[in-house]
Amino acid sequence: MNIAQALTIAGSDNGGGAGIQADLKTFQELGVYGMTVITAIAAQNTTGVQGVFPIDYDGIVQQLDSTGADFQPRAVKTGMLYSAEIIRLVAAKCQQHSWSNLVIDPVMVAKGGAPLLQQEAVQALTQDLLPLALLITPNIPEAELLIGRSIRNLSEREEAAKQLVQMGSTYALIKGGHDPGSGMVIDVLYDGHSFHYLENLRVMTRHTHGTGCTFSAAITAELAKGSPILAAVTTARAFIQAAIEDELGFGTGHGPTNHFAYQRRQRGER
Ligand SMILES: Nc1ncnc2c1ncn2[C@@H]1O[C@H](COP(=O)(O)OP(=O)(O)OP(=O)(O)O)[C@@H](O)[C@H]1O
Ligand SMILES: Cc1ncc(CO)c(N)n1
Repeated sequence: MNIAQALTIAGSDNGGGAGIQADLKTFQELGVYGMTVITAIAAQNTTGVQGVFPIDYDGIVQQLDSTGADFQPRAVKTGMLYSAEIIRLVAAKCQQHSWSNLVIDPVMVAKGGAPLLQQEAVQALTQDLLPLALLITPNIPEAELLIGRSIRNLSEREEAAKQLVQMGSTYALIKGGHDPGSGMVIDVLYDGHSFHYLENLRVMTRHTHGTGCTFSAAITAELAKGSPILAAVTTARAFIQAAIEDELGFGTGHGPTNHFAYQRRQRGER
């Protein structure tokens, strides 16, 4: 059996909707063998983040090296990296272990506003990690911090995606989840030459915890299976749309998305 391997370098969400838990569930649903390097443990639920506990630096070094010494991930994603020190370490280890197909989800702030990345780490993200990326997938506020200016409309989103490619990522995708209003939600992908628009109906729901993690994990899984970028992003967009639409309804706040939904639809189940 030829099963592709993928690695996620991210934080833990005990609630299971975001972070490494979301990544592993998504990898599994898309038929990819998932591995993890855990950078921090966040205590959280649908009402917010109650605590963040970074893993010892040496513990992260050893997880990266144990993985790199014996496994061959065909795609790697990063989520919550927390500090500049961890970002620089991850950049060095991606190079040392020759990991390609790197997808960066530049996780900065949780839905309720809790910081998941220290402020001074943004510079390390742009200088050390971004140039190694195949793809970076910021939401609008993350893209604003990365490029250092505000994004008010679609053309400014296009400009931001272009700038992120100039800053070193091969492709950039700016997600539209944070765009205010109803109607369509538009994600913009820039491939270095042209723009691709992923347009979907905005689901009116509060259950959007971990949408960014799940979406970037689905892209990573498809890349690990050998899909080209546009095909990977298109499948991942269908995966997250299904996961948001078929809501689980857990918790009193921002609940997790439904990682089962995409495959259930593929099998004709509802
Ligand atoms: N209400 C919604 N309806 C449909 N699609 C959505 C909705 N909210 C987000 N999405 C999609 O989910 C994906 C993640 O986008 P979003 O902008 O929410 O990421 P994020 O803020 O990084 O998520 P998080 O920080 O919660 O993990 C994108 O493809 C976006 O278009
Ligand atoms: C561990 C973790 N990573 C990412 C996010 C962003 O959704 C979160 N809430 N928790």
